[in-house]
Amino acid sequence: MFTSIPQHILGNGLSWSSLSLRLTATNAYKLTQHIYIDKKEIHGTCGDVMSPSLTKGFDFLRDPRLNKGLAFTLEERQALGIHGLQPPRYKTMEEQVALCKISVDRYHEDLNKYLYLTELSDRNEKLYYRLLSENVEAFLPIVYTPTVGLACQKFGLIYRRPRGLFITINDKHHCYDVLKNWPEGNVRAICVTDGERILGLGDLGASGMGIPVGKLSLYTALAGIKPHQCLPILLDVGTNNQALLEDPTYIGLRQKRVTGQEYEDFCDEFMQAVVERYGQSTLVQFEDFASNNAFRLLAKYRNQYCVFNDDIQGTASVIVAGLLACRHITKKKIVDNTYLFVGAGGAALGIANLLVSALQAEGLSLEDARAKIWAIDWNGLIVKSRKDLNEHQIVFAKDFKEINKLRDAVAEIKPSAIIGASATPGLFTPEVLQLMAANNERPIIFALSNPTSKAECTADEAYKHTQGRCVFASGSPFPPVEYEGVTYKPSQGNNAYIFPGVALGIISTQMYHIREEIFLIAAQVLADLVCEKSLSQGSIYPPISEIKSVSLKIATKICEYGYERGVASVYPEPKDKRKYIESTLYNFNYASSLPASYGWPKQADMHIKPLDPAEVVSKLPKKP
Ligand SMILES: O=C([O-])CC(=O)C(=O)O
Ligand SMILES: [Mg+2]
Repeated sequence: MFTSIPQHILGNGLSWSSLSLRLTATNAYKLTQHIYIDKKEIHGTCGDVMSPSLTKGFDFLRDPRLNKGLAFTLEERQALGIHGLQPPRYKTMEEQVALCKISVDRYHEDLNKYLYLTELSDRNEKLYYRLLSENVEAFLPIVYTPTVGLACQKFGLIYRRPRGLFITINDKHHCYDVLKNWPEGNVRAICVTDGERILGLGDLGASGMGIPVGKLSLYTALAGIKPHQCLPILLDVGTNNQALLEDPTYIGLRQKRVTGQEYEDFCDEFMQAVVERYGQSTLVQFEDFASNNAFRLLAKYRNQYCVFNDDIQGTASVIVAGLLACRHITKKKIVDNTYLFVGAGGAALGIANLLVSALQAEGLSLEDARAKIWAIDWNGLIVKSRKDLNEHQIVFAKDFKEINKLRDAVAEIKPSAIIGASATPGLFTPEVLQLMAANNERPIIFALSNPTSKAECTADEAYKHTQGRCVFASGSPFPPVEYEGVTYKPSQGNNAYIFPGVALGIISTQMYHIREEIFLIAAQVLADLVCEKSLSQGSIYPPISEIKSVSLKIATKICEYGYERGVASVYPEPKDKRKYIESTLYNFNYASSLPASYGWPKQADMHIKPLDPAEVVSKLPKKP
């Protein structure tokens, strides 16, 4: 339909004025609206509920939300009109999960595993989420950091099917109309990025879409939030990444980033459009914005909308939880430490600010709390004589001489904890680590930059240069480390411990705003969940495989807080908060696709015995 739009316009992204060359915006909307009204009828409310009476035949196999593959029973196949459209074999979901695991394992490269899982979610959504939620430890590094970073870097190359919503600066004044094109009517949570600071990889423009997609898949896999309630959004305002602008595979707008008032107005319009389309209590998680925009937008929107910034607040929460839990190993309370932040961007300052609240909760004054926190960035130690500090950094500036090198700062200040959020690999040199070990019985070394390639040091280096005495955490996963006969399990201090549970708590109570306290509550819940076994292996977080139950506990606590403080808006107040939250969760098992009144004989009556999954799996080909 749009083929006659001049190529130079297409190359720069479709704009509203260019569309109107072919058809007026109003007509375009009528057309789109019509399509989606139809689609909505087909899906009913989607997710766990469907309207089989309106969806027929092949759609059941093609629609990822309805498809069960070979798990359609014989009576379902006959009733739905898909009998004969796939091989006769029936499989249980457990067999399917087992086969998927084997299939992923057969790929040697993580990016190929990522592509397999993406394809699975495009084919059979429920199977994808069940697989993910039952194999969190194995697949988190694939659908999330670090592999998702690689997927973003190769986004144009691996792009197959659209996921999420792309709203470009050319859509300004039409954000609402684009949002209306999203086929789901009951979105409760949005994760949005403008792609300017994707993990520690920098400006990836529209290729950053992998991040909101990955984050929201964890909403479902780790917190049981229904997938149709989640919407990933990429705000494409251009990119300053020259390599991408010249890359023929790049899928975003080919222009430099729009900044200043135009950017601001666009973000404002987007937020208003979200509320107009989905309501005031729609949660909007900001992700991977550049630090200055991240802080400014959070400050501006936090009392206006239901927003949080995961890189500032989610990361802060998980790291403060880690610091609280460190006391079990270091035998020092958080007030007894001296902290040196390495990097002074959004993540570092977010942690520093929440740490101040945690220190105040332990009895320190604001000044005394801030006095314990030092920071160093590219231009040196954050001290009062520096003229280049922003308002967020100034509050941590010390009356101290200027120091440029991290090594010298560690030698002078003698911190008991160094917290890296600098996106600079190798910054924690052997010398820095050895100094930490010389000054502390149990030094705290957090190398938080993501993905793994950006971590300030590896787990191996941290344990080796501190003779196994450090308490180590990283943002991306590291494998266990053997050092002098002892096996250490490096902790992954990633916000994935926090944001799914926080989001679940917020959307189940429908709060209109997210107060800072919520992240301290989440940190305390998480810190209390670390067990003896993890601590004995040097890990300060519960095992990754337990994140699902962590999320539920965080959500329950937030729900209780919401009613205690009168900020929840779901009434009548549920008596048992945990049960209430559980009742809202996604069902990871297939539901029957038969209409309730359907009169076909049951599979058992037809003498078709499903095979024993264990037996089938044992006969499957093994990994080469
Ligand atoms: O995505 C992650 O792994 C953590 C995070 O938010 C970031 O590094 O920006
Ligand atoms: Mg992030």
